[in-house]
Amino acid sequence: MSDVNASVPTGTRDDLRQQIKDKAVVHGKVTLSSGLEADYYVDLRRITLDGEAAPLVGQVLLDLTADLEFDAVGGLTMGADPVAASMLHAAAARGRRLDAFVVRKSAKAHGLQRRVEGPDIAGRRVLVVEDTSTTGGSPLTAVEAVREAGAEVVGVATIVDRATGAAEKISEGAGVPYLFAYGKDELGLD
Ligand SMILES: O=P(O)(O)OC[C@H]1O[C@H](OP(=O)(O)OP(=O)(O)O)[C@H](O)[C@@H]1O
Ligand SMILES: O=C(O)c1cc(=O)[nH]c(=O)[nH]1
Repeated sequence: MSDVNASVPTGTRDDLRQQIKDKAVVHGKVTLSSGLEADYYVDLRRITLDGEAAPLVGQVLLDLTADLEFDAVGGLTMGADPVAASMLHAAAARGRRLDAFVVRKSAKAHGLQRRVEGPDIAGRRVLVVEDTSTTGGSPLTAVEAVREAGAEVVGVATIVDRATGAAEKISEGAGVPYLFAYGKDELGLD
């Protein structure tokens, strides 16, 4: 049997936290997806598309979600896309088969006109992922789309939670567990 929960090298979680602090946290006035102003932005694309940090993302999120049963992972494009891909590769390295999917912001108008791209997820247990959560609106949209595609959502997982209401919105709106790898206090953003 494959060892799906093989432990990651010591320090991987701390290494990713440091990478996020060094590369993704940008201080300055920004407008968030909620429309509210904030004093910092966490640009996780600078992590999930970074050759050194991205491989750590898959390992940390696989460990974070080790108690959930799922065989496909994905979320709303584009923040979620490299998160799902990193998890797929980290799972493969552990001898575990994990598919990925991409939820389009709207269904494609030509071709097969799909909203959820990738291997079919109908009838499967899936994890919805995200890079950062502010309102939780993006993962909620993804949850609705994958349910419409016939999948069972077992949870929502994100790399960084900004403590701005996503946890409550997802628990109440989707009725599934919401997990995050790092809170803002752990990133020195309190
Ligand atoms: O919790 P929420 O309120 O949904 O906010 C967080 C979302 O905002 C960012 O994406 P953005 O909406 O900027 O779009 P993008 O992924 O296309 O860059 C980020 O990648 C999350 O997806
Ligand atoms: O609210 C957002 O749009 C948002 C906040 C943040 O810190 N990072 C991000 O990618 N999006």
